[in-house]
Amino acid sequence: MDPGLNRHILVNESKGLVPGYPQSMLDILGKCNIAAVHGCTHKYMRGALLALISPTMIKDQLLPKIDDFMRSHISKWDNKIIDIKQKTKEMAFLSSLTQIASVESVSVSQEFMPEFFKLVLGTLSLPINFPNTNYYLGIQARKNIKSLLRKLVEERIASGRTHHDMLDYLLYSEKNKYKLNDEEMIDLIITILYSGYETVSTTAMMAIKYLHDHPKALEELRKEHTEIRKKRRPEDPIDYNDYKSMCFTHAVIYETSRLATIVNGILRKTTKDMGINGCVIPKGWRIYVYTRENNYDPCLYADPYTFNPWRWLEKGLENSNYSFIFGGGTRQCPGKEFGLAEVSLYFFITL
Ligand code: HEM
Repeated sequence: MDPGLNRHILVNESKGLVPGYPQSMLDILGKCNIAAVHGCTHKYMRGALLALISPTMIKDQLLPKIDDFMRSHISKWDNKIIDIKQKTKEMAFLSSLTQIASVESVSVSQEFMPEFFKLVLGTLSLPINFPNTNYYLGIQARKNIKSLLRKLVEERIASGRTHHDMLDYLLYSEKNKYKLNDEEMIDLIITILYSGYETVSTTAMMAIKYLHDHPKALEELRKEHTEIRKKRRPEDPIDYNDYKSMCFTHAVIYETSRLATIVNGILRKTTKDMGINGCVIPKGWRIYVYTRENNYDPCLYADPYTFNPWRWLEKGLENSNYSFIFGGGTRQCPGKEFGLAEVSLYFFITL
């Protein structure tokens, strides 16, 4: 729980502290998924992912598409009583799927979504491969998702048409220096869908609760959005400078991630006997970096149990070495900017 020790563990992968996620997760997410690979392979797969969701891509390509998706998706919630948990889950999944395969996302989503939900459940199950266990269903779901993705890729290639989405970028772009084989590409797509699913949906859901409970914060957020709306017609897509000016919106997302502890902790595994703070951690042991505790540390966050987005407007907190909301070290979340953009636009359209 100690922030200094936690940081030490997160920044020392090269000294033998590698990801230690459960077997079920590795089996279901695939052997090329980022959490399963180390060293140069990790660097390469991370580079390939960042090439798709880097801040430059967000600025040049993704932002208008996320905006467009949120508008059309959230308009379906109008005048209805909705289950916010279920709806934010669908939103997070479909938002990523639309960025991956823009045109096909509508036709494949009905088949894809139930399989994806089974895959997610399977990753957090005991690895017992017996019919009807969550693990078994998760493995089956992975197989089904793989064939759906293969079919999608084949049809995309056969159609000869170009679309400005992640799939085209992976398949054809000359600008993309990362060339992936079929298996790597499928595992990367699954990684994008998986990593941005619980994180983005829970943040989007919990923020609604906190904003409901804190009208001053909601008012401030709306004020920020009204200023942006004044400069444009309702149908105009948001531009990058406006998006970057949403400081309070970003602060609400950070504060929600902290207070709701969207990610409880981070798992590492020792590859050799290691001395840490005077103790020997034997080779192969798991270390649970319990970042939840750090989120409520009064030395880092004054009055830690209060929802106070304004604290994030102070310089430096976001980049503090001891803020682990998006992890730390070489595995710090590569989807941070993408996730922030999705949740910010969800607020902009919904609130
Ligand atoms: C918005 C809320 C999000 C939060 C709070 C969050 C949090 C985190 C944390 C704590 C880690 C560190 C895990 C570790 O060190 O083992 C991580 C890693 C990761 N995140 Fe996120 N994440 C978010 C959104 C996203 C999104 C939208 C994506 C989409 C691609 C994503 C992709 C990843 C990937 C691929 C890794 C593994 C990186 C690696 O091993 O190099 N995340 N995230």
